[in-house]
Amino acid sequence: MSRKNLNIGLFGFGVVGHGLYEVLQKTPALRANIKNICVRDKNKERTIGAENFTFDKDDILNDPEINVVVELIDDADAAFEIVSAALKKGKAVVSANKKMVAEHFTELLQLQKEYNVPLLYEAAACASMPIIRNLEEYYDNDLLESIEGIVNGSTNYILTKTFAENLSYEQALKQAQDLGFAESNPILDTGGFDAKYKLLILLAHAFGYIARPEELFNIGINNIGDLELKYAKEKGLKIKLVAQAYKGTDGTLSAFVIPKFVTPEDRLFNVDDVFNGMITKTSFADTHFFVGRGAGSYPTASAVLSDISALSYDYRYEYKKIYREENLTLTNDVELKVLLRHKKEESEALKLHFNTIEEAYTNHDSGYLTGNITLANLKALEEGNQGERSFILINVLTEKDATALAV
Ligand SMILES: NC(=O)c1ccc[n+]([C@@H]2O[C@H](COP(=O)([O-])OP(=O)(O)OC[C@H]3O[C@@H](n4cnc5c(N)ncnc54)[C@H](O)[C@@H]3O)[C@@H](O)[C@H]2O)c1
Ligand SMILES: N[C@@H](CCO)C(=O)O
Repeated sequence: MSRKNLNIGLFGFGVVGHGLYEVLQKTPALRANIKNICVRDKNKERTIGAENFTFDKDDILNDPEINVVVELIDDADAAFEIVSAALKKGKAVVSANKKMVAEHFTELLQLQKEYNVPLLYEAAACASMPIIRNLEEYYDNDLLESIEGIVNGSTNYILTKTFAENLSYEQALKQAQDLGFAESNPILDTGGFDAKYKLLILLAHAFGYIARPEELFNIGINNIGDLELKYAKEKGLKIKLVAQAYKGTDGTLSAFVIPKFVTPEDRLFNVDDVFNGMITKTSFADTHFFVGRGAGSYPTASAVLSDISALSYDYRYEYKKIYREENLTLTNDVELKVLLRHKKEESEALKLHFNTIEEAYTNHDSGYLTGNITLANLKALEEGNQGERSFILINVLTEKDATALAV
């Protein structure tokens, strides 16, 4: 199969954009040339000459020789403007912007169809770990039952450093920022929003379900306190921010991002630092485990490079599962076993929201409960939480567990 020559217009020359520039210099076999780079900051010193740059997006969008736009900026609204304009002009697009893709999934799908051009975004979920194309292509026939994984590198880095190396939360976050892992607005990482955007993208490619961001529940790591960390250490557990989705046999889908206690037997236990890990469970193959660097300049650039290379062979997502129209519905009716840390005086009132209580502990000012609660009740309790409560998932009660309890 012959490969297309690609003339690239690049937007953004930050951590990933600069990484891509260097990675492309080292892969001459790929016939892809960066023709122009659009940047925002006029005063920034850059490692390559000013003749490579423009400050006007139209210099790229209106250049008929540029057939691929690579969008690597940190502003999701501006990114959507650029990406939609490029698609409308018939240019193929590669993006790493999960917020932009998640917020505009349906519109982007429509634009690809209407203008018959591809948009690829492997780097938008789990950076270097090739998960989207695997979900899209490999699991086309063997039916996926669940996906569960660590999809945010910064929070995994922070949890690893605070837990194992006793760094403060602020120190660990600063390191994640200095290493180029964190989003420009770090609450997107620490609040679990970035993980939620990635989960939304994964749901579309794994199950063909297009969610809106506000439909998916997310708790981040920013409210985790000493009590939960002590609980984990005493029991030989680790805390990981985990995104997960389960398909029920009744056509329902539950999907959420919540910090989780992970046991040493769990394959996610040793996925530390900036690494991401994902366990897929299918009807026939049982489980697979993916692991790879979840953020950083070269690892992310490698996923962008892979998309560019795929474009040279005219690859595009076919969104087969979306067009299969399975009519799944999102449910909050799933039961979760959790630990809830709370203020001492809240203990009795909070118990009423649980289906079962296993442990209840209080000290002079705080305490925790462990037990089973529905996702719907957990969501209600999380609304308006100013940090006085923190939920850590112990496990999800699957349909199998529910059947076992009923007999
Ligand atoms: N850093 C990572 O590890 C990583 C991994 C996966 C995905 N991503 C995604 O990749 C994208 C870029 O991330 P980054 O870490 O390189 O960010 P960054 O902040 O290092 O770089 C982004 C650059 O875009 C520029 N920019 C902003 N608006 C612009 C505009 N309208 N036109 C031109 N330039 C503009 C900024 O000035 C900045 O230099 C983001 O969407 C991010 O979520 C990052
Ligand atoms: N901020 C993101 C970058 C990779 O998507 C993370 O830490 O995972």
